[in-house]
Amino acid sequence: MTDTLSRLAATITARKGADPASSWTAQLLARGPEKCAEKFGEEAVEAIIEAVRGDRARLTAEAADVIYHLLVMLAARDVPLAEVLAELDRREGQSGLDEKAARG
Ligand SMILES: N=c1c2ncn([C@@H]3O[C@H](COP(=O)(O)OP(=O)(O)OP(=O)(O)O)[C@@H](O)[C@H]3O)c2ncn1[C@@H]1O[C@H](COP(=O)(O)O)[C@@H](O)[C@H]1O
Repeated sequence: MTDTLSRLAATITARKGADPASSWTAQLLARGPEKCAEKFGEEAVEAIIEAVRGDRARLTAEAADVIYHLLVMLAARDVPLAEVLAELDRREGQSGLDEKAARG
């Protein structure tokens, strides 16, 4: 699973500076981090709609779009996937309830 994400993140990073005519990712990155963020937001809303509707197949497809566009948004701001995964690793084993309580 992490392999799939890592491969996709590597492909997206490699698209930075690639010819936009040849790649959707390169086109999106060329439009800047704000556009990448906007696109991520649109895809997230589409996933929310399918989750509310309860259409399993469409939610699965929209979730894939969300993950792809999240990785593009991260690449646009030079945040490596490895750093996000490290943050998740750091949180592993820490209950969300305990973390919330510690925040006061
Ligand atoms: N996972 C994806 C992926 N998911 C979604 N998309 C594209 O994201 C785009 C967004 O879809 P929309 O329908 O929202 O786009 P749109 O309506 O045409 O766009 P707007 O006019 O609304 O801005 C579509 O063109 C999809 O094909 C993806 N494009 C690429 N990938 C991965 O990225 C790799 C590199 O792709 P390229 O950069 O195109 O070579 C591919 O091999 C895939 O692994």
